[in-house]
Amino acid sequence: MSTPHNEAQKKDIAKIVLMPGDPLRAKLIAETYLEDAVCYNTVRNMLGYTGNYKGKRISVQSSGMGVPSMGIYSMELYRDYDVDTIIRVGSAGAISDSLSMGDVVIGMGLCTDSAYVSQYNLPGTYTPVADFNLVKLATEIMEERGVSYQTGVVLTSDLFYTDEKDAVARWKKMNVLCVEMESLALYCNAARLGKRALTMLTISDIPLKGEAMEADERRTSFTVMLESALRLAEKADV
Ligand SMILES: O=P(O)(O)O[C@H]1O[C@H](CO)[C@@H](O)[C@H]1O
Ligand SMILES: O=c1cc[nH]c(=O)[nH]1
Repeated sequence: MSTPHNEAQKKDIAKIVLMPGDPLRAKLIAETYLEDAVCYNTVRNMLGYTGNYKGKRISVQSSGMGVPSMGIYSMELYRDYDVDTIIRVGSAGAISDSLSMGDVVIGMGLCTDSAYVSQYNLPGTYTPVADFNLVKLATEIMEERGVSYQTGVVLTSDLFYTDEKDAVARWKKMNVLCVEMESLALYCNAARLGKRALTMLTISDIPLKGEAMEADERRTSFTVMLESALRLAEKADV
């Protein structure tokens, strides 16, 4: 079997998957951390790899940018490849003043300006949340490693560039921590299919102050999140 977007066979993909937006981040994770890594997907350059991390079989699949792209790749992983758990490892723009560059955020719950949830035709609003056991394990790992992190509500936005200059500031009054562009589709697909998901993010920008991380600093800071996510994948009951 394969899909229009993924040429892997079912056996090629592990039950637990780390999911960065950037295909080159997937390549970097596979080449830096996985033993015997094999690239199973090159369709659209949306690279995917499977290998071993400390003896645990783990896949790394890029999602691309935005809700529609994450909607496709996570749906196919859960539904067609029998994946149980996806951990998104992404970058985000800080909204809360309490966050600094390089801080790690665990997305406990999500808010959004995306229409993705409307497909379910619900008689009210829906609250996408992370799997509780993954949140618990992730926070234990952060404490163990002495890493600075926050858990809370993350905004998944369809808009990286927008005419509405004060949009981010309006989410701030609800204590939203930061903004990224994919987790909503991931959490909704997990909920709809009875699967597990968690988002870990590294703050790479502070849009309200017009600040963006330098490339070198970005790489170093992502290491903390990536190594924590790999430890989480290693310890997760999958
Ligand atoms: O670094 P990734 O995982 O791509 O995440 C963030 O970066 C992209 C925008 O630059 C969006 O995909 C956003 O969610
Ligand atoms: O969606 C995103 C990701 C990183 N930084 C931002 O400002 N927004």
